[in-house]
Amino acid sequence: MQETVDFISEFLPEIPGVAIILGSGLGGLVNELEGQVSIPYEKIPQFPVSTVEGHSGQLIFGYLNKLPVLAMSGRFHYYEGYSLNEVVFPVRVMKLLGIERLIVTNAAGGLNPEFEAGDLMLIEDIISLMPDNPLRGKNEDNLGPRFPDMSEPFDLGWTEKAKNIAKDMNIDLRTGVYVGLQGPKLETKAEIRYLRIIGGDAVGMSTVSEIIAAHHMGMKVIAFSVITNESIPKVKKEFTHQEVVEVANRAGEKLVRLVKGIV
Ligand SMILES: O=P(O)(O)O[C@@H]1C[C@H](O)[C@@H](CO)O1
Ligand code: HPA
Repeated sequence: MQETVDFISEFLPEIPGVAIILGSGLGGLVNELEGQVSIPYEKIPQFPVSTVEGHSGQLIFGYLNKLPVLAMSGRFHYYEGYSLNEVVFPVRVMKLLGIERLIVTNAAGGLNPEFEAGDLMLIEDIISLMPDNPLRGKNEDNLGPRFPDMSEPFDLGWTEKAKNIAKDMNIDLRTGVYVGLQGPKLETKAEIRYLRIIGGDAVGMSTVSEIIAAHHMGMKVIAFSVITNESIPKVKKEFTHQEVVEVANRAGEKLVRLVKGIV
């Protein structure tokens, strides 16, 4: 990690105040960054390389409303074959670079019957159904405690502010619980009923491990889902990843405005 931190530090004009992980199709935020410095993942020592369509694979430093931020354009998913330790590696590096705040975004299926494709959801809690945990193994005590409390994974002051900013911007912001599954298969109807029964409002294949790792290190975290599809569609139709990316691109525009406001 130190090798990676030293390498990235050379490119940063200053320590970013916020890191932002851009989910599928949410790359529009990149166009808002001024004074960009981009570092392709394949140039960064020890960094994994992104393989999913809609994830371009670079770390981008830039100024959003004059605040220095570091955007991760392209994230790593467990279903790509990475271990959860690899999935959260960039988050740990961000913290070691001195970044204290993290905004996580994703594209997700809506489990809550009141949600529609194109809605934005503030994630208020998570359920990790990943088959592993990024904290398994020897604990690095300099990163965080062996048994981190997870009763409040998100920064409450920040989430309250986000709700108010959304209201001021006339952005309808849903709230709910995000369930993280390993993927890459989509859910069966019975699994969807189960996920709803256990308290899920949205389901996806990322985010939960990043939040666990960031909270472990004491970062202030906030997270959003773009609801790209209804998990049990009102009309019978097949799920396509292309559609996820398209809806995320369209609805992502609202999220870009909101994230800019929050920053
Ligand atoms: O990185 P995110 O969570 O936005 O990507 C979502 C989840 C899967 O990678 C994929 C499924 O369509 O999009
Ligand atoms: N399920 C899992 N992951 C997803 C979905 C979904 O319905 N939509 C976007 N990512």
